[in-house]
Amino acid sequence: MNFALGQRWISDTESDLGLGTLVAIEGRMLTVLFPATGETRQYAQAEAPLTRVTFNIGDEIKSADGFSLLVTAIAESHSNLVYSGTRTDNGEKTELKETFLDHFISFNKPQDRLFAGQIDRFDHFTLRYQAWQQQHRLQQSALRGLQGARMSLIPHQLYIAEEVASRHAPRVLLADEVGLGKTIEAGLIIHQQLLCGLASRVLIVVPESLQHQWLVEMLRRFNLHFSVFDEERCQQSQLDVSNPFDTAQLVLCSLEFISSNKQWLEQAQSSDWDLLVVDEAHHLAWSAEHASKEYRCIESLAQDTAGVILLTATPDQLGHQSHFARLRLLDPDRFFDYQAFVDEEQRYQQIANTANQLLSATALSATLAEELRQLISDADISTELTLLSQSGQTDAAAQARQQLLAKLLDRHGTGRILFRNSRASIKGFPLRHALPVALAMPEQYQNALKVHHNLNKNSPVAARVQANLFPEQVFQAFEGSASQWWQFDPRIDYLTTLLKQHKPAKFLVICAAAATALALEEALRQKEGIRAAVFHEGMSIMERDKAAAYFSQEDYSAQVLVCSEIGSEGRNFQFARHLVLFDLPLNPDLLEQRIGRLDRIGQQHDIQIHIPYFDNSAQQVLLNWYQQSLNAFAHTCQTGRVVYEQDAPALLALLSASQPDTAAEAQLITQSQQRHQQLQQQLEQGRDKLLELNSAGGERARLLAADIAKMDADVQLPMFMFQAWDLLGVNQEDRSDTSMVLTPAEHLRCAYPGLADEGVTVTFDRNTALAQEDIQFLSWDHPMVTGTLDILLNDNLGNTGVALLPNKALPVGSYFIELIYIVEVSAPAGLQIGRYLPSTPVRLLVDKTGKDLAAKVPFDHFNRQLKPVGRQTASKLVNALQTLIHPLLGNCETAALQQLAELRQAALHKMQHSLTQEQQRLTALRQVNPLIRAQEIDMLASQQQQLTDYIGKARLKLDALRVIVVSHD
Ligand SMILES: Nc1ncnc2c1ncn2[C@@H]1O[C@H](COP(=O)(O)OP(=O)(O)OP(=O)(O)O)[C@@H](O)[C@H]1O
Repeated sequence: MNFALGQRWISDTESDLGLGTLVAIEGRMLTVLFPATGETRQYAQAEAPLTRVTFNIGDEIKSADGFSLLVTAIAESHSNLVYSGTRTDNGEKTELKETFLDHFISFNKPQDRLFAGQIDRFDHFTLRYQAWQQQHRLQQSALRGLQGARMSLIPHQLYIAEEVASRHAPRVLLADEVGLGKTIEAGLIIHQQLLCGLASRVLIVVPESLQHQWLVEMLRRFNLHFSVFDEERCQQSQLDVSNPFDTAQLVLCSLEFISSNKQWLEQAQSSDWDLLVVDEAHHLAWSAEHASKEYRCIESLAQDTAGVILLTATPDQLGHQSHFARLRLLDPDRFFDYQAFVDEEQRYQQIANTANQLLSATALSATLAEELRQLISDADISTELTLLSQSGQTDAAAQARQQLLAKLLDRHGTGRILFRNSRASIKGFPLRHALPVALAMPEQYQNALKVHHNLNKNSPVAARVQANLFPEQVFQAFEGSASQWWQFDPRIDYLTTLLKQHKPAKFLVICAAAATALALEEALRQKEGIRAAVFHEGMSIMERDKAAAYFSQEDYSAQVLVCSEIGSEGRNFQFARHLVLFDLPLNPDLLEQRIGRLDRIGQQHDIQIHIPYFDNSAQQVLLNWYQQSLNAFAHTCQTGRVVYEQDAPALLALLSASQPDTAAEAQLITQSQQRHQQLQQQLEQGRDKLLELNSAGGERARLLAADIAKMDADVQLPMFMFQAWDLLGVNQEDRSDTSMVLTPAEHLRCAYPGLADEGVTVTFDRNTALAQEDIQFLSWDHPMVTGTLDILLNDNLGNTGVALLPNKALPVGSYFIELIYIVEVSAPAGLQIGRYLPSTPVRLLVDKTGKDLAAKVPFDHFNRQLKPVGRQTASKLVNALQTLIHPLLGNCETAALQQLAELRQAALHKMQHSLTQEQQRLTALRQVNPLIRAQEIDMLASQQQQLTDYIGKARLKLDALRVIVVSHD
């Protein structure tokens, strides 16, 4: 290297020092001053890690005085460069000696970095290109947001999530039976909408008792950090901001909190949400005469929020009218007349019949073909019908059958708004065994009830039923605190014996009232020293969560959790298999909710339902009614609510009587049983059959699960991450065959997402992640992985390179340049432009004549033949070739622009084809299926317009540049 005073050099190892000036040459030593930072460095001449900064004709350079110069000529004076050109601010022609260049220079563009000697390691260049390829693939992937949840791949859940999450502003009711994973489905939808940019602000409203569980589920399954908003948090934030709800993107609050304070509700309403999610939506009671405050609260939020997801396992729990009203929350234009809705439900039977025939028929009858033609009158289905009638069981016939079914359901099902899966359709659930045990009613209760009946002959039926079902409450009311019912109630001995017999098996005990739960805990503790946790509405949320946690731990924990009714909703206790129904609720949906705590996905054993009851009492009548009429213990009972509504007068009369009436009871049981069977049949053939066909997703659902399983098994992600960790400075140490501990290395290059100083354990294996929740489950959706892509692509890292190509067939010293351009397009995230025009890497491999060989020589193949070179050699090679390479860059840009035009064209075509098709489909469907909202169709048209504009504005950026020199070594 020829050194001369005044020359400008940049440090290869400390480029953040800025541009240095050579200020002294003494013997073999050099002194360089870096004016930007005021630092000085001394180097031995022979091995100084310095690169001379030289510019080229056409470059725009900045002077220390602040003006910029467009270089038109370069001369040398006393070994210093003198740039001549035009000032960009005033157009004057001027000269700029290199000594007076801007000291704060930093090189971001790959060509500047390369020529300034900032040459990255070989593997960094490779990794950067791979990161772009992955990003390109991910932006188009339909599985984005679905793969990364810590969950088993359950097809019906994935199907619902995929179906709903890809919609703009989805408005749906998720009504799977208890414990089939509605929370997971909602989480998947939220996750996907957030990752794809379709939503950014989400408000979740849940019963207070489920707040913590939701918080934890969102975090551990989806890596979503929600903030809990309650009185305290809102009061606190209000000191700093006018609307506390504007201070977080993902908010979780309780229905009790938001519906009971007008100010918070109004503020929540005026904050801008993309998605509103409401769990246990059966709490939103409504009738033509009266809308509950909870209903009105959610109604006001739903009016101003584009996407609304309601969840309930028991949509009819507060009556069919309330169910209708909740659908009205989702689409008020469509659901305005209750009677019309009821009539429409009747029609589902005909559609379900046709769907069933279509599914089961081996050959297509003329009648069935005609029915299908009438039901799908707006579309031409002749091809499918011909295929079905000709081909028997071929693949083509199966496909035609599926297409016809999809068209039928699209037009006549409720699938766009309501999803319901049942245990019957999902299968694989454990059995439920009812174990009723008759006990003699103690005298104390008999006497208390006698007195109660005498005193309350004219009191309302409900009060007398209550007394008969809960004699302990009557007794306690008479006796006051002087005596405790649990001292003599035989259910206590029964319970303690049961617990001791099965020790250490976990037992969930559910009773209706908090007072009963407290008394039971006391009884267990005092009588037998049995550790029980209690859970009731009188406790704070934190206390309840502690109790649930105390019960769920394996060691040193409670064998029993005694819950009041509040514990029967939403909670996950499927690690237990014993349920004690200390009393029975009067509402069949509540009974199902209670059993649903154990009968949930994840339950590994058959469930034992222990039911102590008093012989010859109202309790026995209710038990018999549930068991013999509805079979509600052994199976989920879909009809319970309706049967109850119809037979309530007779049932309540029996339950409120002072004496049993076995004849009337037998009659009621037969009557309810017949109703149940009839309704069951109707549901199976009608509404529910359709819902099931709509909701479970059939073949599509299975394919989704299979595709994700394939992605899970793919080694691309681990390979990519291992390289990224090595490069960025993250140590990896195996913890087991499928997990490893990551820790920051000393040379960690940046703040790495999710990596604490003490380390973090990660796995790429879904099963490991499911079994060990303290381990992070890495997928392409995980923030650590997306964060790694961001770091690699937003930094300069790997955007320059020099390599040798050992190839004797080529003249030694000949060279190539490899350029990676990126197609950049900025558009609002909600448009998901990446589906059509993702950030596409455009690669050119150009020889010295400017000929592009990229199409013939793919990256991987070429890369494998290359050899890395040391930094100094690389720098020398670049210096030697700089003047030859520089002019080639302009030609390359022209070639890349040509490719950009083609990519734009292809993206436009893809977008228009897909959106026009969807628009046409929805427009045609809207003629026959009013569940399709006009806004959805308008939205597609507006999107198409916007996307056309944005695709037209796509541009190119040179992202990385590598020089390859042929060698014969
Ligand atoms: N795909 C899955 N992988 C692993 N666990 C799951 C999956 N789906 C559901 N679960 C577990 O099964 C239980 C029931 O799921 P979830 O709470 O989502 O059901 P739900 O339908 O909302 O129940 P409920 O009707 O009681 O509110 C939970 O413990 C949940 O974590």
